[in-house]
This record gives sequence, structure tokens and C-alpha cells, in this order.
Amino acid sequence: MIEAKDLSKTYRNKKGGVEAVSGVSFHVAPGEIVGFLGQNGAGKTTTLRMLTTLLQPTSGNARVAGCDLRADPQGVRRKIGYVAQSGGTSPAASVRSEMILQGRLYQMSQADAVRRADQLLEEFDLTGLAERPTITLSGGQRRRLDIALGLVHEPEVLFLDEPSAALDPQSRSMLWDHVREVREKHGTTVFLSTHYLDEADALCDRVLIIDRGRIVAEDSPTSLKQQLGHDIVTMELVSGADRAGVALAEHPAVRDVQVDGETLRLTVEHNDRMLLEFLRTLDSADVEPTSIQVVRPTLDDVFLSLTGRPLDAAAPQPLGA
Ligand SMILES: Nc1ncnc2c1ncn2[C@@H]1O[C@H](COP(=O)(O)OP(=O)(O)OP(=O)(O)O)[C@@H](O)[C@H]1O
Repeated sequence: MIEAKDLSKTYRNKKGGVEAVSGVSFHVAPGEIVGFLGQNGAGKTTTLRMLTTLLQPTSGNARVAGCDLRADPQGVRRKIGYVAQSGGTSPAASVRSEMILQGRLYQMSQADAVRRADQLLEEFDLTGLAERPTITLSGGQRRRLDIALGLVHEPEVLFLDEPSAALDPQSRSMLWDHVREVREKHGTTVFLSTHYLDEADALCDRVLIIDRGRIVAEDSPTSLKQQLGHDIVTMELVSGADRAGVALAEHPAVRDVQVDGETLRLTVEHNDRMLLEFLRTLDSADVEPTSIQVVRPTLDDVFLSLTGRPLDAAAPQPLGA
């Protein structure tokens, strides 16, 4: 559904320029939800704006929903929906009239625009708010309206720029449910940018990590975490920690064992059966655990290990840096 090939963008200014995106290439399959994850200034919005024809690439090209970005930008626009970071609703207009207007802008008849508006208002739990001026909506309700507006013309691909920025946890999780539902009901491909690791983790089938304009990793959240991180298993024992440590160190998944009093801290390669096997080992060593805790690596750990920096450290790059 999206094939980007060596897309680059340099913004020129008096001081020289900013190389915002440096040759990104990737594929997105139909029906996938793919997250573009990176710090502020990493190049996410620039890439989204190129893929949605709002910005001319400095070099490279892409095909979006079968249309060539450079040769057929009109074709791309017909097949995509784009929800920018700041939505574009008119503050005094009612929710329903904004939806109908959007349909009319896509050349629907009045009757079709009304039908589509009512259908989407229902899908996005906005029916009860239909006559309210958009300015009176909460942040979460406004974001739902923005996404519903982006879906009026039934696009094949929906681009969302930081969809849950500045939303409270409950509104974010409700928004994610709606995005999942859009894909499930209509098979829509979703490409979203985010700098929230939990959003990428919870919502995306695949994550592209962008750092300083370059893609540094690409995989499912689970695989990224499995490739890069080890699980940490902490066991509190009644007694016999030294004996248990020696026995557990023999297990092929165990990379490191630390003993601190009656506490064992194991660094292990993840494996679904390991806990059961560890319990059997403890049993054979005649050691009784009082608690066992497993901590899986997070995408935060993945980002840090790939870039050497935590995700919240913003780093806009001047050209050539
Ligand atoms: N119009 C512009 N002129 C000059 N530089 C720009 C322009 N727009 C963006 N940039 C720079 O390009 C780089 C990438 O910006 P971009 O907005 O694509 O990043 P982003 O990953 O979307 O960040 P955010 O999460 O803050 O939206 C940044 O260094 C930014 O300052």
C-alpha cells in the first residue's frame, strides 16, 4: 500500500539547511497498522507530508495506494486520508455540519454526504455531540472527529500525525480502539507517527524507528523487544539462593545470575516455557520461591540501545551534522 524509495527532504534556509529526512525506504502492506516512531524533530511529519503530497521530496519517490507520488499526486490524494497534528475544523460549525461539508468537498451528493456523516458519527461515538459547535469538544472528542473527517471518502490509507498527542490516558485508549476498528471493519491501512512508545506498542503491527532522518530499525514491537532485550527474572526465595543460582545457571536461556541474600536476579533470553522450567529446577534443588517477577524489555530499551539516547531527548539536526 506504501512503497517509499530513498525519500529525502532538505529544508533550505539562510544558514544552509536542515536535512530532515535522509533516504528512507520502506513498505507497508494492505491492512497493516504501521507506526513511525521517533523523537521530536526526527523527520516523522516531513515524511508524512511527502507521502501525502503536501511536500515535494528533495529526492526519492514513493507509490501510495498504487499511485506514483510524483507522476500522479491527484491519484494519491483521492485514495488517502490525512489527519494532521492540529485538525482543521471550524470552531463555530457543528460537528455534523463539518462532516457533511467534508463529504461535499469530496463531491458527494448532499444525500450521500449526510448518510456518510451519520454513519461515521455513529462509528466514532459522536452522534450525541452532532449538533455541538466543534470548539466545545474535549481533546479526545476533537481527535475522534478529526479522524472521522479523514475517513469520509473511504480512503485506502489513513495517515495520522501524532494522533494521541496531549490526550489523557482514557481518551488515548479509546482512540486506539477506534483506529483498530477502522482497520477491522474496512481493511484500511493506517500509517501513523508517534513519539509515544506505548502507542506504538499497543496499536502497531509494525514499527519503523526513525532517528535523525534515517530508519534505524523496522519490525513488530514484540520482535524488536525480543531481538534487543533480555528478560529480567527476579526470585525471592525462602532459603538456598546460592544452591538455586548454581542450578539455574545451567539452563540454556540463562545469561547471567546474581545472588543477593535470598534474592536471585536472572538475565534470560525470553522463552515461553522458561518459568515452568525454572520452577522445576527450583523444585529439584529443594528450594521454595516466595515470589517470582518477570520484567520484559520495553520499546524504550530498544530505542536507547539503537540510538544511544532515550526517546524524549529532542535533537533537531543541522545539515551535515
Ligand atoms: N519548514 C521547515 N523549515 C526548516 N526546517 C524544518 C521545517 N520543518 C521541519 N524542519 C526541521 O526538520 C526536522 C524534522 O522535522 P519534522 O517536523 O519532520 O520532525 P518530527 O519527527 O515530525 O518532529 P515532531 O515530533 O516534533 O513533530 C527538524 O529538525 C525540524 O526543525
